[in-house]
Amino acid sequence: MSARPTLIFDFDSTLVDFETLEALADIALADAPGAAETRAQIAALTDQAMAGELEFGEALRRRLALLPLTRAHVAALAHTASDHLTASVRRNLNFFQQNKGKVVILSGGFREVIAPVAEELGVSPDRILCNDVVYDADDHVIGVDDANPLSHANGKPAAIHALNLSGRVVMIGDGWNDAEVKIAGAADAFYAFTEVVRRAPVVQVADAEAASLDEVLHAEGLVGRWSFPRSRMKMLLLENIHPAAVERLEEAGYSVETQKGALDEDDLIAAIKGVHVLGIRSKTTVSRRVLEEADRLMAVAAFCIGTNQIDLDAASDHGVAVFNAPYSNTRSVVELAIGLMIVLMRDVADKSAAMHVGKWNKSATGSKELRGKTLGIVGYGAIGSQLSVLAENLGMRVLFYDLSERLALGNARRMRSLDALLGESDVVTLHVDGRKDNANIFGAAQFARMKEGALFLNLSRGHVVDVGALSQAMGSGRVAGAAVDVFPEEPRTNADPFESPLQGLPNMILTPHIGGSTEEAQEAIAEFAAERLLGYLNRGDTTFSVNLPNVQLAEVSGTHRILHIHRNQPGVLAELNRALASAGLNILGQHLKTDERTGYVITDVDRDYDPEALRELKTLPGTLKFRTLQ
Ligand SMILES: NC(=O)C1=CN([C@@H]2O[C@H](COP(=O)(O)OP(=O)(O)OC[C@H]3O[C@@H](n4cnc5c(N)ncnc54)[C@H](O)[C@@H]3O)[C@@H](O)[C@H]2O)C=CC1
Ligand SMILES: O=C(O)C(=O)COP(=O)(O)O
Repeated sequence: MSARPTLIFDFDSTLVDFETLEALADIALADAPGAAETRAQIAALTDQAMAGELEFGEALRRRLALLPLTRAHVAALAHTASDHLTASVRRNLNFFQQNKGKVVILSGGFREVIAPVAEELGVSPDRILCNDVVYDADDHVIGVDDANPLSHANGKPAAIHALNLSGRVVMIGDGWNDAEVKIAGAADAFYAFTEVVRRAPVVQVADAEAASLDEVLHAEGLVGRWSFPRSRMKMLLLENIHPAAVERLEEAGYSVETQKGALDEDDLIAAIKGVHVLGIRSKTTVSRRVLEEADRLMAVAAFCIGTNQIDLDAASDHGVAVFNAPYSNTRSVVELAIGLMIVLMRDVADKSAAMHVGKWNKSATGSKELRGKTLGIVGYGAIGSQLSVLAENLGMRVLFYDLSERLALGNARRMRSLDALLGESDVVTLHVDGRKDNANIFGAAQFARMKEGALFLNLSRGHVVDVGALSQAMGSGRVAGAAVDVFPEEPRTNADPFESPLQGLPNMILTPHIGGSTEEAQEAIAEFAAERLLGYLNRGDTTFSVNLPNVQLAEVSGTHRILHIHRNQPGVLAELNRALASAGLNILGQHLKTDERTGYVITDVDRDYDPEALRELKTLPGTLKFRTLQ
């Protein structure tokens, strides 16, 4: 393998997310009169210097003259400096630890502030080239050591030349004085680092722009040429996903785009090009066609419970991992169901609507308590079973029907058939999943088997119920009231119109698919689904994936991880291991898990190999996806 380059890092706005003199101004001026003005003057001088409009030494002296700085102020900034590592630097602490001898910090900033950060990164003091603050007898800052070239124009190239480095030298920084290192011939390449601040003139003269350290490491082949830099991984989140997800994913270094509404198939096909991760909720259909057209897609996250909107088989066939948040909005649906039952029992919705048009209708006729009534729960999964517990606590008797064997909670009674449940229930509520086979499982025949005057709720999926039959059952009085939260056709955005045969019926409560729409649930979903995505992207962990074999994995540390998703067909593992052996790889650990459709092999190998040798893995018969992690 070729020799590793020496990486020279600027400090301010590169290794850390602050500019030293601005941060010192904040500390020293605090709320002093005129502080804002002085801060602005300092920031303007920093910008002028960093854009190459003002000579660096001059800018430093002018900024120091504006500030009444003391040793205590400098110490205060030094104390917190390492809490301010740039996000991509923090993500790559391992890189610094493993490449100590190949890193230099080069800065016009102050040694006392840089030293603790260098220590955190494992960079030794002799590899810090920077200014030394000079104090007077009373500990006031009076300037910087004038004999140091870094306190003058073109100080950075001079300091690097003096090191007499051999091999490739790479400069990384945000400012004009960093660009000068390459311009003056002291570095072979200059990356304009734009994670904290982007200065157009600096970017213009750079060999490349790097929005994160990952990009530099990737471009320089330092973390394996095949580990894609996170900031170039595009995530598209549709349907108004909670900002907590965006924050978490961006903090982890990924680029995230959001859109408020859902997209139809054609628009999604157009939008999905170049997207590595798609985030959706219940309204976006991810069809086989969409998955076929996706050129970069690695994962889809349903930021909800249901995954019936995603063609899971097609996702597996393309090696795309699908995740959801199976428990984060369970309680929200249950609470809404309880509330709706009470409101239906008392005809509250119609009575309230009447009052809004001036009608006072005080009457007990037909109004009932929940206590003592029989609740029939169809689908006794996470939602159905939690509803069972709360309903019993309200004094209801609970029956349930489920296709699978489920543990009956409390005194709930399992019914052998749906018909048996319908014949005994005062309230019937649907909590089945949205699988295709469940289309219209509730139609005229089922409504006919319900008790006369019973209530009906659907908070599961719209296509499960024949809404025409429900409307008729309401008309005939068989069903005395109903609450429906989900519909066969739902508008894609809040701006689109809604139409249904259920509109205008008495004691019919219609809600716009808000069962899981609480602030608590949306935030919890965002956090849960984002963590699943990060676990998959960063470690290859498929825990909670709804379509790939679940493998729980620890962080990659000191090894390279090779992830191979393939069609479950005989001989793939043998072929894979043959290819790894012929690439001369030392296998440190290996997991294989399969389901009837797909196989997932994770192989941790020694870092010392030629990545080119892995090309063959991409072409092994049955390969669906292949990637490496370092
Ligand atoms: N209205 C809303 O905003 C929300 C709606 N949902 C819907 O609720 C559904 C259920 O959620 P969970 O309880 O978390 O899912 P789950 O998967 O834990 O439970 C579903 C249960 O239904 C059973 N089932 C499926 N088909 C059946 C059938 N035909 N007859 C009897 N039992 C059947 C399954 O065996 C399973 O026990 C989700 O799949 C989703 O479609 C979920 C969250 C929010
Ligand atoms: O969690 C589910 O399955 C839901 O139905 C909630 O869907 P939503 O995220 O509100 O589009």
